[in-house]
Amino acid sequence: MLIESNYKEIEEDHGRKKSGMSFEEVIEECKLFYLAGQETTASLLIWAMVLLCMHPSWQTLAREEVFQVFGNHKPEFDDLNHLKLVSKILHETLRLYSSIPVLTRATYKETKLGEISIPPGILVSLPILMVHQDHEYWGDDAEEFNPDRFSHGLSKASSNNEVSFFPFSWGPRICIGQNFALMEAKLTLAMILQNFTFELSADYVHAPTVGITIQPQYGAHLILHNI
Ligand code: HEM
Repeated sequence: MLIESNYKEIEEDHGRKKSGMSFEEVIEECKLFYLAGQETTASLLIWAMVLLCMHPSWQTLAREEVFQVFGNHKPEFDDLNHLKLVSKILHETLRLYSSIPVLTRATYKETKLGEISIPPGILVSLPILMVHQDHEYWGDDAEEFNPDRFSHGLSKASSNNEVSFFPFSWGPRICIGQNFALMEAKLTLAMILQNFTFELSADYVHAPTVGITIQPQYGAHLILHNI
């Protein structure tokens, strides 16, 4: 698709050398898509499963919804938006275990941020995970797993409008794959819920560790039982 659209752009510009991407740029874009899309979605899925093990009543409710929507059939793309509860679980997982916990930006010119003036060349950290658990925005139960806080949509989940929830970043550089990622995660989680019940193994140690993504430091030891 990428190569096709690149060719089209070059053709439409009468083959001018400067339009479209070079072969090397296409390769770099493919690498970026792989890196940006794989670890992040895997992290979302693993924490969603760990949380559903820790909160088995939510696991049961999510499975009931999956069977209500798909029965024993393979989940179809068109019906994924009927999975309201599974969506809430994924959003709550992204709030508590935001795949990318911190973003960094560098100022290239003097920049005003509210009352603060920042000179060029300064690194600014956007602590996604901290904002996602700030009591001021999320209430006293900010650290607790409660998918119902997303019942009235993303913008109403917190007390200070939607910018307190930004697992996919915000603005012009917002994640280009966010809809794809949520669809992929919904489909995968639905298929897992349809086929297995799962629980934490006795040797699971809860130790989320922060690298580029949040990972379970000693692995996620889960026991799956066929349904
Ligand atoms: C749960 C899954 C995902 C999360 C939490 C996530 C999060 C993010 C975040 C926070 C950024 C902004 C990075 C920055 O501004 O420095 C980003 C950028 C990006 N993401 Fe995702 N992402 C996910 C899945 C995906 C998938 C599945 C793809 C591709 C299929 C993808 C492709 C990209 C690309 C290409 C960028 C760079 C966009 C740009 O710089 O303009 N992401 N993602």
